[in-house]
Amino acid sequence: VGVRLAAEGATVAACDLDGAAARETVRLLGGPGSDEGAPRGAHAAFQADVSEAGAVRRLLDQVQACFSRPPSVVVSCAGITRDEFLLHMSEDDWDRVIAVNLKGIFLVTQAAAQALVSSGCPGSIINISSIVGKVGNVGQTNYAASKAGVVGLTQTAARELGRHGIRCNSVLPGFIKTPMTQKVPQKVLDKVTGMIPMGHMGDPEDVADVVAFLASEDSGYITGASVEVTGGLFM
Ligand SMILES: CCCCCCCCCCCCC[C@@H](O)CC(=O)SCCNC(=O)CCNC(=O)[C@H](O)C(C)(C)COP(=O)(O)OP(=O)(O)OC[C@H]1O[C@@H](n2cnc3c(N)ncnc32)[C@H](O)[C@@H]1OP(=O)(O)O
Ligand SMILES: NC(=O)c1ccc[n+]([C@@H]2O[C@H](COP(=O)([O-])OP(=O)(O)OC[C@H]3O[C@@H](n4cnc5c(N)ncnc54)[C@H](O)[C@@H]3O)[C@@H](O)[C@H]2O)c1
Repeated sequence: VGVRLAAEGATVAACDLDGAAARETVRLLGGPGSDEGAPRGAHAAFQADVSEAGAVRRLLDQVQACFSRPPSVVVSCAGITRDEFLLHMSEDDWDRVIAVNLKGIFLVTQAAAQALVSSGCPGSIINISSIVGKVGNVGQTNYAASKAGVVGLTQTAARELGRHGIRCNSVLPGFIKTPMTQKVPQKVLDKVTGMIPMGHMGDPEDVADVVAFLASEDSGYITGASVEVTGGLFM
């Protein structure tokens, strides 16, 4: 997503729980700002745990200090899985997935919206849900609930923030080739790939293309939408 947005001319603030991963993203962007506190206007890397309110507040403060304005586009990608059948799922596995996938998006969306509204700037907030939030999935009561919550949160934010010129949309990817899906048992991967009308898993670039569209003025009259990027899976 960062690479695609930079290719569209964006100056990117990449943030991750894993600061080294964020700095690697910035290196991919070819920016000098591969360390926190990068020169003004360069791409910059930040580290934060999005499930922590204080960390998110500090992140938005750091980004505004670095770029002299709130972010005009905010893409919440952070997410985890702790898959287990409902009958055996631990409270901790439930709590952690909800904390990162849903509360994390609440905290980032709220902090970004507060910064944009107080500065009178328009913006586009894009939250990454999942097709699992629409149809559920065996072994993912926690994850499915978190992703369904992302859609409801984003639709409500769209209703409240439209008057401020801030659009809020959800993207619902299907099976995409990333480290997250590498943990899925092969027999499940084989099963689901056969169910995808386009016959193959998607690539991160397929999601990034839709994010770039929702970030741009080409989607200027779209808010509250849920855009599925699934190869037709569960259409
Ligand atoms: C008829 C097949 C339909 C397959 C539909 C799959 C839909 C998946 C769509 C997801 C797209 C978006 C995903 C995206 O948001 C990113 C992710 O979330 S990636 C992670 C997705 N996670 C899963 O799909 C869960 C995978 N399953 C597991 O991790 C394990 O099975 C676990 C739940 C931890 C249980 O492990 P355990 O070792 O106790 O059991 P088994 O792995 O041996 O499984 C027992 C039987 O259950 C079947 N199974 C497991 N998961 C799924 C599943 N997601 N869908 C359907 N069936 C599943 C597994 O095949 C075994 O069946 P059998 O006994 O007949 O071999
Ligand atoms: N891969 C798929 O098939 C798929 C499908 C649908 C939705 N998604 C969603 O897409 C998003 C990106 O996932 P991915 O597939 O790239 O997985 P990934 O595991 O490769 O990336 C997730 C990133 O989130 C970061 N992260 C985890 N916890 C964090 C926290 N508390 N604070 C800040 N960062 C944190 C991780 O360090 C990692 O870099 C996730 O929200 C995921 O749920 C993925």
